[in-house]
Amino acid sequence: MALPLVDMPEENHVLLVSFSSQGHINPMLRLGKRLLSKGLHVTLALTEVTRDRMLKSSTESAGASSVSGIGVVFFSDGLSLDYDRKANLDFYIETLGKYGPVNLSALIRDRYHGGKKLVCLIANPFVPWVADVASELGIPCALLWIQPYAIFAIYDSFYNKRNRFPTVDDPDVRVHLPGLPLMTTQDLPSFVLPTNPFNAFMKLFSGFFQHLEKFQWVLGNSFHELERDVVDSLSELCSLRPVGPLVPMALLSDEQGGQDVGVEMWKSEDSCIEWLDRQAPRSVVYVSFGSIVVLPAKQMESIAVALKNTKRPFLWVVKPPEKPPADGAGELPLGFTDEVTDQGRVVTWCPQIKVLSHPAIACFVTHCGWNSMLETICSGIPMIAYPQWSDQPTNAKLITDVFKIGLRLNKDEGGTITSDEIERCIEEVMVGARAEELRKTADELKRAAREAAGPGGSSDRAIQQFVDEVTGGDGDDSGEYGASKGNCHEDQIHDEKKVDVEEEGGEGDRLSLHMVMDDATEVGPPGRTPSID
Ligand SMILES: O=c1ccn([C@@H]2O[C@H](COP(=O)(O)OP(=O)(O)O)[C@@H](O)[C@H]2O)c(=O)[nH]1
Ligand SMILES: O=C(O[C@@H]1O[C@H](CO)[C@@H](O)[C@H](O)[C@H]1O)c1ccc(O)c(O)c1
Repeated sequence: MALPLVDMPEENHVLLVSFSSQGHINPMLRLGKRLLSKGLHVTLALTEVTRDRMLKSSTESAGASSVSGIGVVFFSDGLSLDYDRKANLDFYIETLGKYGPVNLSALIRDRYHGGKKLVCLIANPFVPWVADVASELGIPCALLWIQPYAIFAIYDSFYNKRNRFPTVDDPDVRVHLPGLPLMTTQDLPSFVLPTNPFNAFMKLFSGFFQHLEKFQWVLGNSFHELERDVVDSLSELCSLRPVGPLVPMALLSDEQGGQDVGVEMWKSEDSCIEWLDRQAPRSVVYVSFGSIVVLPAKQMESIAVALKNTKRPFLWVVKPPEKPPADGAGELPLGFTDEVTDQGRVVTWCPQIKVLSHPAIACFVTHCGWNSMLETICSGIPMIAYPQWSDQPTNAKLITDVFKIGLRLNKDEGGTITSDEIERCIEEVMVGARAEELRKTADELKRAAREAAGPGGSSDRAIQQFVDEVTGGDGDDSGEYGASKGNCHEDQIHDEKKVDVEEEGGEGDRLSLHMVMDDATEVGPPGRTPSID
């Protein structure tokens, strides 16, 4: 099936460029939607391998070339479509960094009159070279940071050697950064630890954090009220614009019916909602480790035992690994589902937004992926943190010590999270004074998130300010979150004309691409080969 071409670009057009994974594309699309509502034209550029997967997934709408006014265009990452990217992660990232800029640049020259029709490029962190393309074409460039600003602060410090971090010789160094609690090794992102096996990310981030000046703005999927101290502490570094939470509109108001704008990569088992409908209010323990993590068999066993012992209803997402490993990782203990048919549900993928906003949900045992965390914050649900890699350990620290909306599972002396510990935390989050306190704080944060994203809220104003700056509008450019350090020159701003605004939540908002990202990274027990899409 051939994809129709996107209409010729209009004036005041921004081009979003995203790495092709769900957790990166979705916040980008949601930012796109908000920019559309402020009058910009928006297009999303993805690599061709993504289009290939979309077409292979062959859903009716897989050939869609736009969603809610956001056009989708594709460029080559330099590798053949059938190349096994996940088996050769370093080479893939290197090749994407080499050919992506050339091909993206050609696409822009071709479609946007040499770039003159674009007022800004917006990249996310796995494609930082977009800033070089922008600079070559004389277009301002913004970054959409898709994790908490706390992680941004830690990476900035680590890659610019502003603080001491754990090393092989000194693995227990503790890190104290402005606006953040004291962090031990278990609280730091795995990419800054000496045990990190992912060289590609090290290289990518070190180049990026040493040349932050290439980005005129750092938009963030966070909100000022959520990360006030760290955002303020970074204000001298660059022009921060917290514009989040970039979650589906359904989570930002009580009104039903608003459709999501996002990609769906796996088919969800929607029958779990009918099952939730039959459960008592605030009774169900929701458990999910997101799209990438694959837990070792021993951890699967501990969770299974704990859930059974609590005797509470539960919904557990167990996403099957793409290539089932020989060691039983990611698999449920034999006979488990039969034993718990009256107590809980196990699904391979669920409609998480609907689940989190369901009145039956009491708490969420989570891997602490940032998208899941923001969705949970917007739902006012307390969390039990079970972090695995990347930003997740720090996100867990934020849950317990900064946001104060949940507990973290502690390892025993042997480094294991036991079923007793899981059971203990579930009880503590469900009943008693602590549970009350966590629920109250979670509810306050939910309200703060909605206010920030709502009309006139801090994130709404930040988006408006950004739009005014890229279009040369009359907004206040003093920089609400500290000095505006943007090096965007007047002569780089091309157009000022505004366009019609599209309503939120209209028909066809969901980019139902079912992009079966069969080569998403899977993180499992130490030693497993990482992979990437
Ligand atoms: O059964 C599931 C589990 C997860 N998600 C969605 O998958 C995303 C996971 O992103 P996150 O950043 O939390 O973790 P990742 O999967 O990238 O590690 C979130 O938007 C969830 O709503 C979902 O729709 N159904
Ligand atoms: O999407 C990937 O990672 C997830 O991204 C989230 C947002 O940045 C983050 O909060 C979560 O913890 C991550 O699991 C991803 C990472 C690496 C990779 O090779 C991918 O294909 C996707």
